[in-house]
Amino acid sequence: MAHLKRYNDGLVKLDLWIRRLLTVGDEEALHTALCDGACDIVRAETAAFTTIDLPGGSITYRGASGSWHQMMQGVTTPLKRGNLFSSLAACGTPLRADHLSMLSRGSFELFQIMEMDTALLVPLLEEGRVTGCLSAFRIGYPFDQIDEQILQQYAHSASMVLRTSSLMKDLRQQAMALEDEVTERSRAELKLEEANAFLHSVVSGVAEPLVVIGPDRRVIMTNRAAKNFFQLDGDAKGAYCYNVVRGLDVPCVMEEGTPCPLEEVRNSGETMLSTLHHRTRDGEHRVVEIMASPLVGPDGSISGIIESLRDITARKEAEKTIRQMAYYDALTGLPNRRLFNDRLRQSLALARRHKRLLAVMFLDLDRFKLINDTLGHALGDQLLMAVTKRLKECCRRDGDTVARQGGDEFIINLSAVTDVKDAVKVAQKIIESFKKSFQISGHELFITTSIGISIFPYDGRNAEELIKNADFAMYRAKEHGRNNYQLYTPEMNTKAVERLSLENSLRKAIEREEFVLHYQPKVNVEHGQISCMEALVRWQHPTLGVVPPARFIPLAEETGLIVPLGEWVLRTACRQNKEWQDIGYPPMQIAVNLSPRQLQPGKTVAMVEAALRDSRLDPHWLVLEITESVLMAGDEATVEIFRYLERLGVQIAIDDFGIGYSSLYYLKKFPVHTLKIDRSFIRDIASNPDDEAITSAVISMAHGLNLKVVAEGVETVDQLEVLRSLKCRYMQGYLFSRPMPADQVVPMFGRAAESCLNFCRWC
Ligand SMILES: Nc1nc2c(ncn2[C@@H]2O[C@H](COP(=O)(O)O[C@H]3[C@@H](O)[C@H](n4cnc5c(=O)[nH]c(N)nc54)O[C@@H]3COP(=O)(O)O)[C@@H](O)[C@H]2O)c(=O)[nH]1
Repeated sequence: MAHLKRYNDGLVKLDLWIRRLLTVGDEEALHTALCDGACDIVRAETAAFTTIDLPGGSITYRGASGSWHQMMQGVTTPLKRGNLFSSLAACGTPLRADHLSMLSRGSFELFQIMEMDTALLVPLLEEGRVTGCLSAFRIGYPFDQIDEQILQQYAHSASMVLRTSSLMKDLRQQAMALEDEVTERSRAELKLEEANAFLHSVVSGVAEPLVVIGPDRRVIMTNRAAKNFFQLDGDAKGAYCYNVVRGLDVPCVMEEGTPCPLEEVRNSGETMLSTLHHRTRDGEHRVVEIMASPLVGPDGSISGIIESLRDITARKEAEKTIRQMAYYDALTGLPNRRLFNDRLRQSLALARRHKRLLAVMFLDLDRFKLINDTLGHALGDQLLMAVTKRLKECCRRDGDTVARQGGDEFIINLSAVTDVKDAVKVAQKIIESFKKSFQISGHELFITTSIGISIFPYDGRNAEELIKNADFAMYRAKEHGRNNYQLYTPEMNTKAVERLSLENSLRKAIEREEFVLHYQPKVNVEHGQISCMEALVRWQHPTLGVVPPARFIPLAEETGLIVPLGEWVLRTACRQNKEWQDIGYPPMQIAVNLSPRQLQPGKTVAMVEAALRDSRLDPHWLVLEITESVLMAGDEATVEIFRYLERLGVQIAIDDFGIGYSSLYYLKKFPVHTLKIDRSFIRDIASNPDDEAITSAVISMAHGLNLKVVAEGVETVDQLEVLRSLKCRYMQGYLFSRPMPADQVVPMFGRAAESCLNFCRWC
């Protein structure tokens, strides 16, 4: 969807730029505008336009964006074998170069001095021959397939504009030559004819509908595309523009909200853009974008306008769909969480201004999972739709919003309550309405709901607090035997309810895709390279925001939910590492934390094998991090799991080493490859000789056992210097990088890693 949007946005910009190019008269200005357009369309730092003279074996720089233009314009160089231009001329298709700094000198001509990282070159063709090249450049991130397609289309359309412009130049030159031979009068007539003929040829050659309108609002000329678009019988010459373009009987100015392009352009002298709704003769509704540009007469005055039209009905539909998907729940059509939060914030602003109450209700269907699991998801979906209908019937007032929070949870905003009793009445009405059975595909289903209510301003000052407290109240309703409502009270905010609420959300979080992985590098400080990325899970809770792992991992372990969660982490991390390798980033290991609860004979090995198989990641690139407690509790079956994994090629690291009093015996028994020294020893290492001595001993011992050592939690240069003096080669910590989402890791490798990672300053 993001690609589609980017592609559409690119096309919209492309269209605007082509229209703009059509209005540029001067050739040099046209070349610069062409490059500015390329920069804008594919979000490039700079762009350049060169012509290629294949028979003559040379290239000439015609234009570039920004300050490069002055330096390059007019420079001609021979077309050397093996440089990018000769490759482009030979293949006639776009070229992408992602590491310009790695190209040999001379292979990229003048562009080398621009010090750009990546380039996209597209050919300009004339009758199938490469006659020029449009190049765009970026710093940092490479061009992709979408950029390539859009820039190629732009180059294709622009080459027609360039040809038209050169034709016009020829015409002007011919007119000048004739000037000496004809009389003053015939010369003027000739010019006028030529101008008209030229206007005609330009107008009729353009693929988009064009209408030329005179100062009296009458149509002077239409092209073929316009005739087709407006289903005109003739060329509409002499007809009123508002009649042809808008289907109005009166001038646009007389219709509210529809400015007259002719008036606007005449007043401002500038090009104007407007959108109008057009009904075709067949009664079809189309959305049309109009660009009105001034038609300048021989005396410099504006004698009319050229309207260029574009049917944007499909784009508007696509935008509507995107909006629908972003703000509405696909199954029930109800507002989703995002839209609900927006509306709630607006209602709160009004409630504050008018000193009114407002109620938030949190509903959870009781034992819905049972119906879903026994009768199937399709039936469960139908039930959710029927529930939606009933909820809407109970909340009909203006300003009420019923939204789907996700799964079997709904949330309601009653924005106009004068008394707490009003909210209670609505809750009772909902509970009452659920007493009637739901008829779904021949089944008679009974379902109840538990409702929590919070009231503004008593139970929260903002949307987040009100939703959270309504959620707590809903859990109290569940505790009270379900099928009832509860008003929030501050006592509900107890640890027990909070824990119950968190546990319930945790159960739903995986299927709702609320988890994401962040990645933190482990650095080899000898070379300044990343040797491994540790995957660390983050939970984006819909109402609590980001919940730190320290708060939910212990709960996940207690409830056993760590097993499916840990499997998701493992699969996602393996897939991500393979993706990075496939893109071509320097290969590195991926480390995944394994909880003791995940160690189950038979199951653990099968889970790791499946994650590796499905991601196609070589086992050597996977490290499993376990804590010392696993070592110490490890029975023979656990040891066997790790021996098997080692045989596969997977490596094992001991996390938080040093705090669990594990003995050397366990290190010998387990197939361990890496020790990660706990950050509690690193924190004061630069000032506490005991910590330094312990760390030194662990490093020497690990090296003696042929194990890698990683120091965790390195935050300062002083810590780094001490660790380096102790011959610790691998480090991890905020000094180098905090854990970050995958899309922030990519640019780190997109550029030369050495130049953009902070740690290199100290390596
Ligand atoms: N079983 C699983 N456990 C997991 C998973 N994801 C995380 N965790 C464990 O949760 C604990 C807390 O993790 P987190 O909040 O992500 O903290 C990590 C780093 O952000 C933090 N860190 C890293 N560098 C520094 C630093 O310089 N200073 C500082 N104060 N903190 C730093 O350390 C955490 C990483 O620790 P470790 O795993 O020991 O390397 C934590 O115990 C995680 O293991 C999961 O998917 N499964």
